[in-house]
Amino acid sequence: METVINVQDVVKTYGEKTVLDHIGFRIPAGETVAVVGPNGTGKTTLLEILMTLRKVDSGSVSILGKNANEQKVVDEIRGRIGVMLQEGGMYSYIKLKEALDLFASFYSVGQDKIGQLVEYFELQPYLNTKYEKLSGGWKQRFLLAIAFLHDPDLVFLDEPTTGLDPKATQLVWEKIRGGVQKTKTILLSTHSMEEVDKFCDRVIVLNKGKIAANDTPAAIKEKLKVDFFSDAYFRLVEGDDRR
Ligand SMILES: Nc1ncnc2c1ncn2[C@@H]1O[C@H](COP(=O)(O)OP(=O)(O)OP(=O)(O)O)[C@@H](O)[C@H]1O
Repeated sequence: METVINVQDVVKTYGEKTVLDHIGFRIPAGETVAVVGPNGTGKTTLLEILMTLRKVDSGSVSILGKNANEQKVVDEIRGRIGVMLQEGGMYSYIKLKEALDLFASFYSVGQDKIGQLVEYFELQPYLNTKYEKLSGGWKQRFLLAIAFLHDPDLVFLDEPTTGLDPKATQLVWEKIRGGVQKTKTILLSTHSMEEVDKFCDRVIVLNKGKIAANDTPAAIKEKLKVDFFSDAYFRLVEGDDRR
């Protein structure tokens, strides 16, 4: 199967602090992959490296078959990835329809594609609503729609369900895993081990700069002989000082 992300021997430091310490992994096309780990362990740093927003100190990063260390291919990679903005990253006063048109213009996306997304994400009743007036669940659903707007091959979601109630969480996951997204590769960070277990094909557990595990949640549970992924997680990050 095609490898969408290939990370080899990557090191990333901030001053004296080594955040990623010789890490490597591959992600095949079509998987939904969670990156988990204690606060401050480098999940966002790793995602930002893979989005081509940060450079590594050493090692190689290949995204969609392109070497992300080469500045000349960065724009090409960025055109094929989607990023879900954080809640505060959207203009408060913009109406949903205006925002969809604005982001569509950046990528030369037509009205037909906007129409498909509006239907899939069920945004129709809110098209004339200002972003700030939406509930947390609808904000997330809308930001998810924007991430998928230009039909990217690879989509990054940084904590897509943080702060949502169980029903809103379920709805966001239905949209992530359902219909139009089936063929895409999705990389997300989360603190919800329940969601990893329920919805993700693969999980990468980061701890103290290293990859503590990289497998399906079921395989990790089986190996550690536990019933719940949260128990596996605590075993894998045990000894962490919870900064
Ligand atoms: N630009 C920066 N300059 C210096 N240190 C940084 C910078 N960005 C992040 N760090 C540090 O690197 C470490 C990893 O941060 P990062 O945000 O990647 O962790 P995280 O796993 O995403 O955390 P959280 O779960 O809290 O979101 C932290 O100790 C953080 O303080």
